[in-house]
Amino acid sequence: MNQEVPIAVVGVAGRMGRMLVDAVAEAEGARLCGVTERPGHPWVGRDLGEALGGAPIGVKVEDEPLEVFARARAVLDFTAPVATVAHAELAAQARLVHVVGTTGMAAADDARLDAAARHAVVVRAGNMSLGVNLLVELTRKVAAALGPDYDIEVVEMHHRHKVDAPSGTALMLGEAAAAGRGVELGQVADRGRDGQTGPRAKGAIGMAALRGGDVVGEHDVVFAGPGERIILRHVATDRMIFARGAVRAALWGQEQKPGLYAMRDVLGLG
Ligand SMILES: NC(=O)C1=CN([C@@H]2O[C@H](COP(=O)(O)OP(=O)(O)OC[C@H]3O[C@@H](n4cnc5c(N)ncnc54)[C@H](OP(=O)(O)O)[C@@H]3O)[C@@H](O)[C@H]2O)C=CC1
Ligand SMILES: O=C(O)C1=N[C@H](C(=O)O)C[C@H](O)C1
Repeated sequence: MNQEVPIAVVGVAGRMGRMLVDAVAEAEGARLCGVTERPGHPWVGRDLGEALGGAPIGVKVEDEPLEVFARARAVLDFTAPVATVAHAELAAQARLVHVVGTTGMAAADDARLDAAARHAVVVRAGNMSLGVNLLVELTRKVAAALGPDYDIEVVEMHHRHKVDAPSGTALMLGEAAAAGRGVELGQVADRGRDGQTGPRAKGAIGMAALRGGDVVGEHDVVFAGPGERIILRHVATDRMIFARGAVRAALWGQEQKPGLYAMRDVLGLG
């Protein structure tokens, strides 16, 4: 009997979708059982291998997630908020592990993911790499150690195609910095300064987003104090770091009870 966990990839034509297919293929204990794209996408109905410009691999690109989910035990979802909330309901019905990398979700979308997590395992993170999740822990500790004399700024840069800002990672880092200080990010975030801003508010956590070229993802957390600056930095050079994290989460989730989990749970970071 085949013991490999059957995994579905939604949004397979996307920058991350293609990486996720490779990450499933290289992972021990996992196999690709189906892929989807948005209805009307030119890849729908084609063999995935041929759509990718290679030889056929016997996996057809589909546009009915429910049919694909029926064959799966986990789904990897790096698509768009409207698609991800729809997938969450279907994945919960099918009791699949839903690994959500999609960023730019609104509060109403968060509530729908929370509802789905009452019935199924949902692993959600704005960044699935080991390095960023370690940086999140470091940020919380440094923010707690330094206190309010050090101004915190989170600066991120991504490729020109990214549609949401600040990045999911920047929000994770901002939340960690706020948690280190015992406050909520929503109460102290200073996003998108422009014009006559006045001096910096004490205790603010600044967030700035740069967009351009093919930058995979770069994040700095700057602690600017009297006479010195500490800068914690993560530079992603290959999207496979996110894809491998997602597959790891899908396999880890097979043994968990329904609920909403983060990558720090998967990675055992506490
Ligand atoms: N958590 C993490 O570690 C990471 C998260 N991300 C996040 O992942 C998301 C995707 O990023 P990226 O791959 O660069 O974006 P892309 O736009 O390249 O990929 C998204 C894909 O999803 C497809 N899609 C949209 N709606 C549906 C649907 N209903 N069913 C199936 N497929 C659909 C899109 O098709 P179409 O283009 O035709 O609309 C597209 O092919 C973003 O939110 C990004 O921030 C990215 C990297 C790492
Ligand atoms: O859209 C991207 O590309 C990325 N999105 C995630 C984010 O919003 O932080 C993760 C990574 O930085 C790449």
